[in-house]
Amino acid sequence: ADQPNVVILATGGTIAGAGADVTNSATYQAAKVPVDKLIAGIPQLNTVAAVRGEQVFQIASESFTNANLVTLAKRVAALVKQNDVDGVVITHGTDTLEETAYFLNLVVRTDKPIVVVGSMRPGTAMSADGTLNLFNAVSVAASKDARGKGVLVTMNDEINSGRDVAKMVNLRTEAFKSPWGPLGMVVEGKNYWFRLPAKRHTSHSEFDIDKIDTLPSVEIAYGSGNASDTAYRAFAANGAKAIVHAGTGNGSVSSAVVPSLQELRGKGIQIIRSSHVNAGGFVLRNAEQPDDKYDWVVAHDLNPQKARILALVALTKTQDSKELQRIFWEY
Ligand SMILES: NC(=O)C[C@H](N)C(=O)O
Repeated sequence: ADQPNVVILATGGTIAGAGADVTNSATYQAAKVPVDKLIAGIPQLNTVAAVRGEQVFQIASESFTNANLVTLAKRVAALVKQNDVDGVVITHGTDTLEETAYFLNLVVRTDKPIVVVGSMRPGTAMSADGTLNLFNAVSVAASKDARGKGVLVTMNDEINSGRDVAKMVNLRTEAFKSPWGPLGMVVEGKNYWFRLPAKRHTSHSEFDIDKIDTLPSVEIAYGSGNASDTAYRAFAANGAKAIVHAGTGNGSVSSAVVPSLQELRGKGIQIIRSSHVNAGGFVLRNAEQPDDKYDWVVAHDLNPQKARILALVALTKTQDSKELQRIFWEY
């Protein structure tokens, strides 16, 4: 009776996937198995928490929308306000798991553990990783020492910050890495911590999902050699409020693209310089481009997809580029 209560919110993904054969580790359908079946498959969850499940969505995470983010975050925020909920676990596809984890980290005001988890192999495969990942997630969500550390991600025995972690490798179970390293590990139901997040999150955030109902359109355009301005202009024409430049190197921008970005900024669209090189560096302001002069924002160490998430949230509060930049330094 004095067991912690953990609610598992299921959204789909490979952790709820099913393949035709046990040898299908990579060929399968995501988002097939309902949450009650996932829970019933791991009776040992009862040793760490009293668990119950809710099926919020049943989708592959590459199809997650802004509306899905808002719906999920509102449900998490409502649950953590309940006295009979000690922690929340979200099962999620791995493709956009890092985006949802960061979104929740920004907008859910709580100290209670929120843990996002997925798997690389479907439950039907040999050496499926979802069972242990989910057991670890519930065990972390049930523990008092996981409080106040922001949204967490448990994959491959590691505990990562939902802000930092990204899917950096596909096909392998060792898929998720933080450029700045994991916060700790979870082994046999016990947490071992090694560092703490340095950025604002959850209960220390100025954002609150209870006050957010819709999110603006923020798009990402990719930098490479021979780059053109077509995508940037098309996004702007279709109502993007901010464009994240997934730049080369230190967020550098091709001379064929720079004039268009200046023009779009003049029309009120925020230009956010990120990089598709993001394994432990960060985009330096006024280095590759004169951001002060152009009134652009740099994404700090956030990869383009995480920069999109922070821009979505920040733009619900401010349209000022200086404020936006402050937010990118702080979160
Ligand atoms: N491993 C996975 O979960 C991949 C899947 N495409 C998803 O994100 O839903």
